[in-house]
Amino acid sequence: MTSAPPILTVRGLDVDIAGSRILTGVGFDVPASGVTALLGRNGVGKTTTLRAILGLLPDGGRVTAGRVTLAGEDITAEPTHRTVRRGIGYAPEDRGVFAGLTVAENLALAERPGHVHDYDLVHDLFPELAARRGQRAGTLSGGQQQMVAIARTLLNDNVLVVVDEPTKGLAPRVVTEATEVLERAARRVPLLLVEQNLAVVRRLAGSAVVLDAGRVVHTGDARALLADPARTTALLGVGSHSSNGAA
Ligand SMILES: Nc1ncnc2c1ncn2[C@@H]1O[C@H](COP(=O)(O)OP(=O)(O)OP(=O)(O)O)[C@@H](O)[C@H]1O
Repeated sequence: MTSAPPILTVRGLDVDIAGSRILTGVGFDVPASGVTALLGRNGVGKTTTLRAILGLLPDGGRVTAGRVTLAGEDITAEPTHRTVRRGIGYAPEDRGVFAGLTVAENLALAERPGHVHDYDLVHDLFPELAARRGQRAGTLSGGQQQMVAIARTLLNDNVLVVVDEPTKGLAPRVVTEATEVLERAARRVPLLLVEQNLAVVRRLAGSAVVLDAGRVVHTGDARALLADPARTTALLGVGSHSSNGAA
C-alpha cells in the first residue's frame, strides 16, 4: 500500500472534437507507482483522454471543462512542450520511431534540454539497445522498436510515462518481449497504459480505469476486475481470459 499522493489527477474532463462531445466528466487518479491501465472498447475515448492530458488534441479538439494535475500542479490545456518539460514521457501508438535513423540517433533526439540523460539506466534496462546502437530503427522488430520508444521516455527524468497500445499489431512472441520491456520500465516510473490485450494488463497493471462512450464506468484494482469474468465482459465486451496474444 502506498500513501503517496497520485502523480496525475483528472477531474471532470469534458472534451469536444469538431463540435462533438467525446469525453464527459472523465475523472481518475494515477498512483505514483506501478501501472494504471486505461481500458475500454474501441472508440470509447482512451486515446483522446491521453491526448487531452498531453495537450495533443487534434485540430478542432478542445478541453471544455475539468482539470488535470501532474504532481499537484495544474496542467489543464497547457501547451504540450511545457507539460513534457514537467516530466511526462509519451510513447504514442505508432511508436514515433524514426526508421531511417539509428537506435543511438533516435535516443539522442529524445534528449530533453535541462534534464539528466540517463544512458546508463537505459543500457542497463535494455542491453540489446546498446548492442544495436548503430542499427537503423526501421530494421528492428516491432518489440525492439517498442523498446526504443520506451527507452526514449526513460532517458529523461520523467515522473510519469504514458503509453498508448504498445502491443497492438505485434506477434504473440513479440507481445511477450514488449510486456517485459514495460515491466522493466514500470520499476522506475509510474505508467499510464492504454492496452487491449488483457493478458498484458493482468501481468502489468495494479489499477484499472474503464471508459465507455466517453465516460468512466469503473475504477479499481485491475486484477480484481479481470478475476470477475461477468464484470469484465459487461465492461469490456470480452472474456477476462481473452487476449490478442501471449504475454
Ligand atoms: N480527429 C478526430 N476527429 C473526429 N472525431 C474523432 C477524432 N479523433 C477521435 N475522434 C472520435 O472520438 C472518439 C474516441 O476516439 P479515441 O481514438 O479516443 O478512442 P479509443 O478508445 O482510443 O479507440 P481505439 O481503441 O479504437 O483506439 C471516437 O468516436 C472517434 O471517432
